[in-house]
Parts: sequence; structure tokens; C-alpha cells
Amino acid sequence: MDKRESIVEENKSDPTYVNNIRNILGVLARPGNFSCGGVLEKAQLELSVEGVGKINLPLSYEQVQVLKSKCTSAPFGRGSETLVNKLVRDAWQIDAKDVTFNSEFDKLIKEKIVEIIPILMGESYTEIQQVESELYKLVYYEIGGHFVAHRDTEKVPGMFATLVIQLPSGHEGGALVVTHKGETIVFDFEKGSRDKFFFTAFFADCKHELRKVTAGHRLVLIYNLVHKNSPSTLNINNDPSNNENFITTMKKSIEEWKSDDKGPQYLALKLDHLYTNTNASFQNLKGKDKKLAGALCSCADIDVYLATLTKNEERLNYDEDFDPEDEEDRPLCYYTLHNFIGVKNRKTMFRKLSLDKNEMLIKEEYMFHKYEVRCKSEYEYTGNEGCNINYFYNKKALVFWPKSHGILISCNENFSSVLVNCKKLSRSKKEDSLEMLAGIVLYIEKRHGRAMYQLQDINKVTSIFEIMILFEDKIKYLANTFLLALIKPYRYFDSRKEIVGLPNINSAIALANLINNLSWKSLGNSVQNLVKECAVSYPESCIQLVISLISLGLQEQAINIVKVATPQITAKIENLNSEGGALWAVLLSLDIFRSSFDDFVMKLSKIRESVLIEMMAEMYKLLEPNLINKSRIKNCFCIFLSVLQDNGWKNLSLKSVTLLMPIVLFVDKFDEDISILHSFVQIIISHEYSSTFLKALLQLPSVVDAKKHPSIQLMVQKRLKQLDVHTSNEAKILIENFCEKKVLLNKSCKSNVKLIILE
Ligand SMILES: O=C(O)CCC(=O)C(=O)O
Ligand SMILES: [Fe+2]
Repeated sequence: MDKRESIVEENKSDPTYVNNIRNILGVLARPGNFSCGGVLEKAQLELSVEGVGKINLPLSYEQVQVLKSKCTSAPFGRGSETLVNKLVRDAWQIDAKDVTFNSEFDKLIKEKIVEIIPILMGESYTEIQQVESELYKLVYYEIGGHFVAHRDTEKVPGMFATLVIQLPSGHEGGALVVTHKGETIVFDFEKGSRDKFFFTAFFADCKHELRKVTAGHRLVLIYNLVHKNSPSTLNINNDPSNNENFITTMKKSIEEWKSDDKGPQYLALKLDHLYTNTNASFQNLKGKDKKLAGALCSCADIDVYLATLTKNEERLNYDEDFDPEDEEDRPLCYYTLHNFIGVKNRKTMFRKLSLDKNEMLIKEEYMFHKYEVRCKSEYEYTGNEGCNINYFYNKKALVFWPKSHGILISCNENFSSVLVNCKKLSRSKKEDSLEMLAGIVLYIEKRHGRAMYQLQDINKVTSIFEIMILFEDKIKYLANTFLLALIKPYRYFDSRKEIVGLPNINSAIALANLINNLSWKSLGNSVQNLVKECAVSYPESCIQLVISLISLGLQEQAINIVKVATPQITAKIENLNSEGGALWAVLLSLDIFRSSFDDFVMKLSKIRESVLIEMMAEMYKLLEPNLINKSRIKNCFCIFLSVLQDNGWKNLSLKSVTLLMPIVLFVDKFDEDISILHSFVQIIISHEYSSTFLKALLQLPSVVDAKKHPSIQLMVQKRLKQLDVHTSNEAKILIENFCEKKVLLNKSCKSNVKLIILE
């Protein structure tokens, strides 16, 4: 057996069931015939050509001259181009529309096709389907005529083979040589060519060459063989269920495969023939490929797809000492499957699957052999005319998997579309979407790291919660499993260990709704664990959860969440980003959480100065529209400011001062104690800040209002006068105005400060 029939070569590292599948398919897949030919008996032809009249065979010298005058030079295709070059193809042609002949001859051709098809398709081919022959061209070769090795384009939908009928005219040379997977058949019909008809049929994707005609003339009719059934219906009738051994082996192997958690998710079998995207369908499979597809489709419990197989090469090294011979500089190869076609044009949810070595039934080295076309090769010659991209040949594979793997595979490849589909389905077919949801959760359990990585994308966690809400009690188990998965640490590729937690506030809102629907009793424990784990990384989400629970009337549950989260946050306060700290402080300032507030503020005051300032600004921003608990917040700011003051206002950048200004202003508005303000102003005026900054300073009520704080007013005036020499014109005017007390206190001082600072 040909070494390339490596389907039957076992691989020790593969599970037994994979090797069993490989073996049993290997037995089925004995090579079929890719071409056939011989004498066409009993042929009687009355041939006419438009503008030439009746053609008598064998051709006379005079007729050749008239015929040639009607012919055009036969072109060939290269990629999408149509070219004429006598070195590649030297032939004359007449279009089918200008050729007519007697109906008996037509009948004979049709009868011949009925004989030919089972030979090409394999002995057990009993498919009841229509194959039609469509005359394509009349081709004439004189001495020197030839066509270099090429594949015929599948010119119409459903076309799969070419039929050549050699008419009696007498020639020497001109053998037709057909090659497929390293095997070559020579159809040399020189002998008897003066008075006999001959036929040759071959699958259009097989490479073939017409060797040089060395004497005489060669005249042929070229037919396209076309499947006429609609390509959406599969009609694979070589029923292997007759073969008990096949069915039992497959059944057993699939059972084992299903229960093997670590096995391949799918298996792929490269097809023997090439197919164009237009003609690729189960219906149009050729020879041995059809037999294998039929066998696989007859197995219960698996899904079978047809897909394009692509080899991708990635070169890692492009530097100067690049050496193609060097192992390390060889491109990295990986394979992908795409353009999936189901048995009844069933769709898959994904567009692309990667194909690893353990998923190939044919060894990697045989997948893209050097005598085979590289995908979308632009420089291959094709018969007759260049073709549109949809008619380029592609390597195809049969891909199959246990039905139960379907959702896992879909999740793995396109998690987003699975979620979208599940959501869609939940509106129309609730039970189906529940099953899908169970599949999603199973996927999360099985492929935790990858699943978690995919879940990080915006709003995926939210989507899952939202789907779960629709199922009420039924979903308890799945919901708890999912919540647990969200806090299980994972590592994807090189990333450090992470948890997904509650990645955004939408997810917190959706979770609150889910809790409301399923009851605290069924989810409480998992939710508390979740909050415990993600309070530090996602304080905003935890706060949102609290707020949402409160608004759903679940006050007690909300307090519960705060109780769980606060110690975590307080313990890891140094890890808190400014926004998180601010939010949490604001939340705790609400009276329900009174006991935690002071402790929390004391802890916060110990964080890094720059973070503290940012946090104060965030807090201020949050509180500004509706200053709840003014006095508590003011006290809190006072603590923070005095921390800064005690530290001597170290490293106070312009940005920090800008952030602090409205806060100082806020505190200043209702505080009688001016020590913090005094030191703040002092620290500022001891620097040479920009005029923008001076402006802001000059808006502070305590600075402007001499009656309230005369000492500060004096201090500022003194300093400004000193600065006079150094400052810009604009600043000078400001200072003059200020010293002449022309500065008016704006009513909405707070926003004004902000405005000024922003300019
Ligand atoms: O002339 C022949 O026998 C074959 C020609 C051919 O391969 C073609 O026209 O595509
Ligand atoms: Fe051809």
C-alpha cells in the first residue's frame, strides 16, 4: 500500500480509540480510481461546425484548413488571468455552441457516463443522482500541439470531472497523462487513432498533461461532468451499516472518546481530492472522499463537517544570519480549518478551528505534500480560462466530533457567538438554551484557564448572569458552579495568576438581579465568597452590588456584603486604587456602616501621598452633586489634609495642588480652624507657581475675605508683592487687582475654582 495512505499508520501516543478509528477508516479508504479511459465502441458521429459545415472523419487536409480558420487559439488560466502562450498550451478551439452532432452520439455519451461514474466513485457507488455531461469545447491539435501539466477549473457549480472524447483523425504522440497523489496513468491512444473513438475521464482536480502531438492531427470533444442535484442534499448511499465491524468499532470508539476528558476535541481527515469553495459540499465529494464521508455520516452520535484545511507558516527569524536550512530558522507550521459545511448545509457557530497534531488522522507530513498545490497558489496552470477566486482549488478535510463536544468546541473557538446564540435561543427555545448554558458551564469547568481568559471580555459575565435569570430555580447548580469558577485563580499562557471576579459594574447589577430571582439562600454562600475574593481588585463592582441590592429592597444582604468586603479591603488597603478607596469610603460614610467608617479612614490616611490625594479628589467628585453626611466627610478630609500637613506637604506637585484646591475650599467653608488652610496657603505662596495657579489661590474665600482671616490675607499680599518682579504681565495685573481689593468673590465659588483650574 502507498505510504501516503497513512490513515492506517498507528500513532503510539494517540489514545486507543483514535487508532481504532484510524484503522477502521483506513480499511474503508482503499484508493479509488481517479481516472479511466479506453475505446469508445459503437460510436457513429455526424459532426457539424457552424460556418464550416459537416466534418468528415478522419480529417482531410482541406477540412483542417477550413476548421482552423474558424478556430481561436486555446487559452489557459493562471490564477485569475486568462493567457495565451504556445509554450504552455498549443491548441485550437471551437466553442460548444458552434458544434452540433447527431442524437445517437449524444445518447452513447450519456450511456458511457453511467458506466464511468461508478468506476471513478468506487465499486460500491450506488448513488441515485444525476450526472450530466455538458459539451465545453471542440479542441484541435496540429503537430507540436500540447498542454503542460495543469488542473481543470471547475467551471460551473457541481462540475467535478472532465471527459475527453478523442475523435478519429490519426496522430502520433499526444498521450494524456493524469496524476493523482503521486500515481500516474498514461492514456496513450495513438494506436487506432485514425479510425477509433477513445474516451478518458478524470476528476478535474487531478493534474494532467497532454504530451506533444508529433504527427497528424488530434481532434477531441471536451465535456464537463456535473452533479445536477442540489448540493444541499446529501445522498451518500454507500451504506457502511452493512458492514457490522465498522459500525461496532466506531460505536465503541466514540463512547470511549466521549468519556476521555483529555482526548482530542475533534478529529480531522484530509481529503484525497481538491475542491473549490463553490463546489465543496458533501454532495460533490469525489471517489474515496465520498465513501469516507458516507461512512462517517452513518455513525450515530457524531457531527461531521467538511472544511477547508490551511497550512500557515510563521517565520520567527528574519535577521541577517537567516538560513533556510537551519532547523531553528524553519518556519513554524500550524494548521487551521475554516469554511465549515454541514451535511445539510448545517452551520457551525465558529469560523475557524486550529488543528493540532493529535487531532489529525493523517500524519502532518502527508497533509501538504510537496507535489500538491499550496493553497490559493496563484501560479498553477488551469485548463482553458483563468477563474474567479471561488473556483480556486483548496485542500479540504472531514472534521468530526462526538455530538457532546459540539458546544465545547464552539465555546473554545468563539465564545462570544455561543453566548449570543444562547441568549437568542432563550427567547424562543428555552429548554435548548438551558442545555446550551449547561454546556457553557461545563466548558468553563473543563477549560478553566482559557474560558476565564475569554470571559474577561466586556460584559460576558454579565451575559451569563442575565441568561441565568430566566431559569429561576432550575439553574441553582449551574449558577453556583459559575460563581465558584469566577474566583478560581487561572493562568492563561504567560499571564500571572488572576481571577475574573466581578469584572465591571454591569456584572454586579446582573448578579444582584440573579440573587433577587434565585434567593439568597441558594446563592448567598457563593456570593459572599466571590465578594471576599474580589473586594480588593473590584471594589467598584462590590459597591455596585451593595447599591443594587439596596435598591431591590435586599438591605440585609447588602449589609452582609459590606461586612464581608470591608475587612478584606481594609487589610489590603495599600493595593487599593484611588477610585476604589474613594468609593468605599463614600459607601461607608453612609450611616448604615457607621462602625467601619473611622477605622477605614484611619487606614486610608496611611496610603501613599499621591494616591491619597487622588483618592480625595475622587471622593470629592463623587460627593459633590449631593453632599451627604457633610460633617463626616469634612472630618475625613480634615484627617487626610492634616496627614499631608504633618508630612510637610511633601512633593506637592502642581497637579496635586490643583486637586487639593477645591477640597481645601470645601473644608474652609465650614471650618473655623484655619491651621490647615494657613499652612496650605503658606506652602503654595512659597513656590513660584504659574499665573493660572495664582488665580485659583486668589479665589479662596479665606484669602479674599480679609475679615475672616486677616492673617492669611496679609501673608498673601506680602508674598505677591515680592513676586511682582518675576511674574508675567497677566499675573501682575491680577496681583494689582487683588491688592486693590478688586477681586470679587464669585457666588458659585466651588465650580469657579474648577473652571479656572481647568483652563
Ligand atoms: O486534449 C486533451 O486530451 C486534454 C486537454 C485538456 O486537458 C484541456 O483542454 O484542459
Ligand atoms: Fe485539462
